[in-house]
Amino acid sequence: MNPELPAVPDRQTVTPQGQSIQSLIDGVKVRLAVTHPDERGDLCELYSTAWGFDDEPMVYAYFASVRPGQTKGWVKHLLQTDRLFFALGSFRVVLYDDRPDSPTYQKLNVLHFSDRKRGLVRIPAGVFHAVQNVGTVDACFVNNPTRAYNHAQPDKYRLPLDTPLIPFDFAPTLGG
Ligand SMILES: Cc1cn([C@H]2C[C@H](O)[C@@H](COP(=O)(O)OP(=O)(O)O[C@H]3O[C@@H](C)C(=O)[C@@H](O)[C@H]3O)O2)c(=O)[nH]c1=O
Repeated sequence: MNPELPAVPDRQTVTPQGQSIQSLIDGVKVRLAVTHPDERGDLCELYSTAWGFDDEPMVYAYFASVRPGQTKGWVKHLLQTDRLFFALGSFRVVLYDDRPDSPTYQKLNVLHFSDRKRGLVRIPAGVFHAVQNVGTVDACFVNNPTRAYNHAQPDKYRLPLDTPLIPFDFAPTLGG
């Protein structure tokens, strides 16, 4: 008799309440958004200091988009914390902790957002991040970083997406 194929069992990914069980990099926070639809359209709050999401002020904000098939990153900052709100389109957001003194040093997080699952992500300085458009239309986010952009000397440090220094492959997963 032929043996069964070596299929791999699924592991738990969410609680019965639908919460992700992925443990996050130290200092990374995720707040899923509430979208208010009515017959005229949607409304969704991006950020409020009243949420107690973090204790840093709103000082600057910008809008960015990622075209289908494109990925922005790997990027890290040394001074600012990013607070990215994923608003439109489908994103895969990958984080990598590059802080040797962090309890989660070299930990990777993979997060997903879409029009049906908007959310705010806090990304501390020293954490590499990349945002990939995994959809078919422009994907848009708003960043509300804790420091204004220094046009003359940007607080931004990059690695190529295919760097072997970060254990992640952006190639599309084939099914599974
Ligand atoms: C971030 C930023 C860029 N710029 C300019 C600089 C440049 O000419 C153009 C594009 O900038 P960048 O190449 O830095 O933008 P981009 O690569 O789209 O960067 C974005 O990538 C994702 C992953 C992030 O994490 C965000 O912080 C943001 O940096 O916009 C501003 O004028 N103000 C800003 O606040």
